[in-house]
Amino acid sequence: MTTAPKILIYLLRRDLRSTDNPVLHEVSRLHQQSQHPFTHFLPIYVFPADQVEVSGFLRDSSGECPYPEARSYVGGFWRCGPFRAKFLAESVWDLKKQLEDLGSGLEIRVGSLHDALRDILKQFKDGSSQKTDSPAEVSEIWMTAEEGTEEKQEEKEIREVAEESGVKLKLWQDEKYLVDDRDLPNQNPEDLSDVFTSFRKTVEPLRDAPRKRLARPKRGSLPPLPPSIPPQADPFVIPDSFDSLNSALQKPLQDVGFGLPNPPKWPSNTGVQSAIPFPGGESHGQYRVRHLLYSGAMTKYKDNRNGLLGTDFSTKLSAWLALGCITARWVHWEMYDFEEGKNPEPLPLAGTQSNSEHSDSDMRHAPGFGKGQNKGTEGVRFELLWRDYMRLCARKFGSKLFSIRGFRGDDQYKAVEWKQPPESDSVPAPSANDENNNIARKVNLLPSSHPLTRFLEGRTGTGLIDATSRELFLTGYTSNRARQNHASFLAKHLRLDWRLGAEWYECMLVDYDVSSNWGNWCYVAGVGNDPRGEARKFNPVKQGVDYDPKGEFVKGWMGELSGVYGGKELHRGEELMGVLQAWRLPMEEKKKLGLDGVEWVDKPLVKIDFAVDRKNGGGKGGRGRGGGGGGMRGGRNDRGRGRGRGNWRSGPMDKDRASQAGTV
Ligand SMILES: Cc1cc2nc3c(=O)[nH]c(=O)nc-3n(C[C@H](O)[C@H](O)[C@H](O)COP(=O)(O)OP(=O)(O)OC[C@H]3O[C@@H](n4cnc5c(N)ncnc54)[C@H](O)[C@@H]3O)c2cc1C
Repeated sequence: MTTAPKILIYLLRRDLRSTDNPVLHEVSRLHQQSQHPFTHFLPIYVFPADQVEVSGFLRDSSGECPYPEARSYVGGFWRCGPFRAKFLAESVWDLKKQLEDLGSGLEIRVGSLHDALRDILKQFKDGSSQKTDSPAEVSEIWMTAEEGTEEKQEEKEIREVAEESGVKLKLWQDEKYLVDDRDLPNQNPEDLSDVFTSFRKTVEPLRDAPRKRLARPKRGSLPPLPPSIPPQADPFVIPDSFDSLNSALQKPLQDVGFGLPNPPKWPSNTGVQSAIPFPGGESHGQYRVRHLLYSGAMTKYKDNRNGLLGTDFSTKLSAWLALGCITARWVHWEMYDFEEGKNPEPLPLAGTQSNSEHSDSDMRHAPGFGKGQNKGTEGVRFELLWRDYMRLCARKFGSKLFSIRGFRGDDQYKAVEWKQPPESDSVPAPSANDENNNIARKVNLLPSSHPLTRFLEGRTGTGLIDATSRELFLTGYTSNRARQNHASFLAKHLRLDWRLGAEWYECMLVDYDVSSNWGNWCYVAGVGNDPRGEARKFNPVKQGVDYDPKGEFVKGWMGELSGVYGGKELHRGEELMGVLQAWRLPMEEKKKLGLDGVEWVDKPLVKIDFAVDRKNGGGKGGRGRGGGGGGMRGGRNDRGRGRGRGNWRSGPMDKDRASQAGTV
């Protein structure tokens, strides 16, 4: 007679890592004791059917999926598009390897979390999958708490399932942020300041704020998996290789145009590359941090972070942070050791190969090594705090995050175009009293001339916006600077329902994070925590002049414009104006490029008058506020950067009749 296994279940969500993971740290600690509270450990990752489309896991591909399609509420987009699906699969697979290395493993499931858990608990109780004489006992379930209304609902449902089965549920605090919840000056979410700067002051100095990181458990230090594990319930089947896992996730997303009549195509004539070609998973995230330090990119972060093209202008850590493959405090301590002149420990390479030549290198010759905090590392800590803040806003404002009225909860935001679609538009206007306007799938029916379609496809006629739409669609990433302009354009120039943009980002972004995405969209749409709210409006032409002065970003993603003026290097002036708004190109140039008569060239959605202010000859920026901070990214520095770049004039002809006062 063998004794019944006592099992601890760990339901993983966005904590897909072995290092600096409080749950694994504790499991390993308990397992080292002479009296083991658990004989077996069962880590489980469930692909959640409401957020990730799971029909690709059906055993019989012609069978019916028991869950509705994972589509967004307002626009009916897939909630998790192909880039994030792949990054997620890589992260889950990497975690599986990490856990195997530690003496355990990872079971993958699909469905809703509570269905998956209920099924597993039932099968353990029935003993239907046991190799031992007595049924296994699940002693406890551990899971990390998250922000977001759906995530909170998930936690409630898991608690109900645990209670039904008489199993204790322990919710762990999420520790993937810079400042630990326990160290926040205001423990009541309601007390969070609505101004980021005020919040920041309460936790500064940032370099002293994070708690110590937790070491990765030692190899073989976790309890083993249970001797028998209940299989995935019908009608799904779990693939046994990374490739088949990824294919199961990608299969339903194969209508890659997502219903867009003219989805963007990769520009074959420009050589432009993805800014984030990195694979998911803890190992790759850690290598990325080492690369940034070794190469000097972290030290130079402050000077480069507003760049638009290339892999190293900003950290590109967001996707790993979003899934909890790495923690912000781990990044902090890596930078800290670097600043203090301490060479890093070699990284554990469980199962995945290095993607960086700098992984375990001697840092001694890296720029900034051993010279204390520099502007770059300080800047990264500052940005990481923005991520903390967005998460705390999500906690404070709950479902308001997803309402068209935003955090502010007033009616100042009016989505004009969407509520008054063109005559020819077959889409029924949403009902006025339905705040959520559930018009799922209707976006796919929009005509190609609809402003939303043109925006998503990168055919508005405003170069910076169109290049951003295309980069986002083709790579799953676009820079913070581009996102700010893009979101502002949709919300404030086109007056579309900003939630459509937020949902599109959820679908497209490889680094989608509920708090950072919806919080930033609220902010840019003027219904969030921007003290200037409605009044702040990015001028995408001025921003193009400031941040893409040679038009390289726009030309890179807009293959049609790559040959403008014979493909020569552009300089500020009329030439650049023609790239930033192609309607301004001379007729002769349009004809040469084959752009004469093209809708986005001849009929742009918005015309913005913006010209060189020759009289000023190198004086101040057109509107004093230059560069346009966008607030959420350290407005003070952005403003500094903008000043003196001027020589440009925003004219009174701005066709969208925006309030000029807040145009940046
Ligand atoms: C409309 C809009 C939507 C956004 N959606 C997301 C999203 O879904 N997921 C996401 O992680 N970020 C989002 N951001 C924030 C920001 O654009 C990205 O975090 C950043 O561009 C990622 O690139 P990076 O890692 O190179 O950033 P870096 O400039 O290197 O910054 C370092 C880290 O700081 C954090 N950070 C930087 N800026 C912000 C910010 N404004 N808000 C919150 N965290 C920040 C990120 O974790 C980032 O990885 C959004 C911004 C806007 C304007």
